[in-house]
Amino acid sequence: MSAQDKVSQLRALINLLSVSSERVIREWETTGCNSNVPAQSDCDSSSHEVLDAIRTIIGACGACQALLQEPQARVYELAMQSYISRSLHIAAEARIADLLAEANPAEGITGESLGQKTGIECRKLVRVLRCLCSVGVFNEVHDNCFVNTETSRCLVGNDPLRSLIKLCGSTNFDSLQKLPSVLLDPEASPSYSPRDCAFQRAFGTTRTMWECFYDENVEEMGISSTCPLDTKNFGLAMVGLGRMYTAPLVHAYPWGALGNGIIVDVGGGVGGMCMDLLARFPQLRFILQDTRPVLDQAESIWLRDMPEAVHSGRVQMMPHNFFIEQPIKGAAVYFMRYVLHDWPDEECVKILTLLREAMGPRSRILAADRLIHTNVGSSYLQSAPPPLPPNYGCAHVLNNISDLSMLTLFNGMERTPEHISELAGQAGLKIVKMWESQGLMHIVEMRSASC
Ligand SMILES: C[S@@+](CC[C@H](N)C(=O)[O-])C[C@H]1O[C@@H](n2cnc3c(N)ncnc32)[C@H](O)[C@@H]1O
Repeated sequence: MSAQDKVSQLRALINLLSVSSERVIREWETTGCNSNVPAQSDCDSSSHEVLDAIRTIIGACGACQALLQEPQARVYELAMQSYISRSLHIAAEARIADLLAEANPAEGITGESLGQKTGIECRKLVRVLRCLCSVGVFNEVHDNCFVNTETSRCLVGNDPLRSLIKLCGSTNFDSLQKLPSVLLDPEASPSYSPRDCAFQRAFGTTRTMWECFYDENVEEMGISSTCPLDTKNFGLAMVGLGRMYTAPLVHAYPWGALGNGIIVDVGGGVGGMCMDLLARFPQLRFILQDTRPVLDQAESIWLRDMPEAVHSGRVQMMPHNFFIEQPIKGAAVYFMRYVLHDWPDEECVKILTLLREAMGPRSRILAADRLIHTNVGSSYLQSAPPPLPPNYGCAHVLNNISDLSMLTLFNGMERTPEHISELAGQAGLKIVKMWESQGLMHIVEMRSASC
């Protein structure tokens, strides 16, 4: 890039930063809101503008860094990012955020005290915490004295999020170690079998991650298994993952217009999404489908948190394998969140075809997943203002990371809108609309192509 091009690029980015920051500042001054996460009630068009300004700022900061940082140093820093995720994993295991919650914000807690409480040698722990301070997770207020920041405070008392970080640092990380050897192996590389990915190499199994997961539940009933997964942590981690994006999804679609229609939550896990929808739209009815062990867990959660929904029949649990005929015909909605991304194309077409066969003329499928927005852009998705690439640059990176996580664990993938549209066509469906949410997930609405 010529010096003149660099100058114009930097000026354009700074201008974007300035304009977008003013939009956020105006919002903060008006609402006094000090959080960047939309509350359930403020997901209106004004907060959409604010969230758009926020992703513009994040993208522009990333673009400034790429423009300004010496390229070799940048590449090296990127190659060493795993030290940051390992540090976060250590902090989550040691419950550092919970310990710092008790600190006087002006004084903090000393490394010695944290070392005593966690059993980690204090000077080593301080080095881990300083690494996290450099990315804004914690703050060192005096020499060797640490406090929480806005970022780490979200971990305080939040076991589902802690479990998610532990899952990223265990099953995901161990599997990821094997990804280079799988991709560079001429025999394994072309495979799209969910039994033939980095996960199996890491754990020496031929079973899919889901089969390992269920077998572990079976083990709890006294049957032996060699499952490498910490099932309890996994269940809680899924709750944490679900919570992060539920509010934007609840606001992304006109659920209220479904009246008292039936929503079948296919592969619905413990039903976190149904629970949030029911709290806001009490007239809706839900059938939660998943495997028996997951539904057992779901039932105890629902009986604890929303017993009346179970007793009144507003929510019913139905064990169902989504690779066989769908028993509920003609439901208003067949909903799937974080399901299609777990599977390669062939399996997705099978899941979608079985749903299409169960649909009535007014039924629709709503699939909520992260969508891959490339640097080239998509006619289905809003583009970022120039000079950012259409996908908002680094503001989109978590979706690409999630895509590689699906590749590692299942030979699954996050997909572009165009890719989903292609799969829908193969299953006899058509895309009606992509409902863009204010988070990183969106809802794809599909109907039978023959309607
Ligand atoms: C990533 S989780 C998503 C759970 C839930 N939809 C949510 O958003 O919280 C995928 C779910 O698919 C379920 N699942 C996997 N294979 C299945 C199958 N063959 N039939 C039904 N459910 C399955 C898993 O048990 C798990 O609960």
